[in-house]
Amino acid sequence: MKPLTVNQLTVAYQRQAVLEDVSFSVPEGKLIGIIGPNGAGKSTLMKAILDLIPRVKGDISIYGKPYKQQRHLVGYVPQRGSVDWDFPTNALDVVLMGRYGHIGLWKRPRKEDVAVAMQCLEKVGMTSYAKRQISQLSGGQQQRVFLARALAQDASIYLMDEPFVGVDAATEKAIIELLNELKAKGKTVLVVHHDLQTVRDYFDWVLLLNKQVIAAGPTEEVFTYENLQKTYGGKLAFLSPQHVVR
Ligand SMILES: Nc1ncnc2c1ncn2[C@@H]1O[C@H](COP(=O)(O)OP(=O)(O)OP(=O)(O)O)[C@@H](O)[C@H]1O
Repeated sequence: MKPLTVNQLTVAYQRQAVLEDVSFSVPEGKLIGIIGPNGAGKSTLMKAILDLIPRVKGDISIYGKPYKQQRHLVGYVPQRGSVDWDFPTNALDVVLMGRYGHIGLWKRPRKEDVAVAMQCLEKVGMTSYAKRQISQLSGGQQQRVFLARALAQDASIYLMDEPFVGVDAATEKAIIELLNELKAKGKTVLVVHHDLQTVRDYFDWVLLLNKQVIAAGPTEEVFTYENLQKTYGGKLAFLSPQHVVR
């Protein structure tokens, strides 16, 4: 069964459709890039999958069932700008939030949950910041903490909204290694991504989106100059030939 199937999804804000008749399903155990220009509806698609916004029409299923029944299978790393960083909490507590599905909302975390959370912080190189207020971390460090939270959840599908924005080259490398580790464990990872030059290196599979699905499939079949032109219209920035499939 497919990890994620989206069928004829239409989403509108104030009656203006921002996603129109979007249908695709993704294979299991792949790194999947969601690619498209600003305003294409990429974040909206993630929010619709997470049931955070109403749909005009369409169905979405996670391993064959609605999100409501499968939320424990889905990990989400939000876009950094969308989070209220003044919320008074430290890095460890943020990561422990990823364990709520395991702990139960009203119970105190067990020792083993704290141990898992610490291991996840270690994986992203943030152990020494565990007790630091989240508002007192740099942007890239906050991003790492959110990745650790998703890891702590031990989900089957991960949705990540631009995890590489504002991080330095070392952090980008650390994140991509982590994504590859998740993939090696059979997890499915969907990543909203803007840097067209790294798409072929990073992703096995891509969804090209601009309000509608322009193309979806294995990167080496779908990530062509022609499809990119359809996706970006005249706004396609210069791309060297080695970065696209000919
Ligand atoms: N809460 C909202 N109310 C009204 N319009 C919205 C809202 N959120 C997003 N939109 C509009 O919906 C469209 C899609 O936005 P979305 O954030 O999904 O695009 P995106 O592909 O993620 O863009 P970006 O690459 O800039 O992050 C845009 O035209 C945006 O202005």
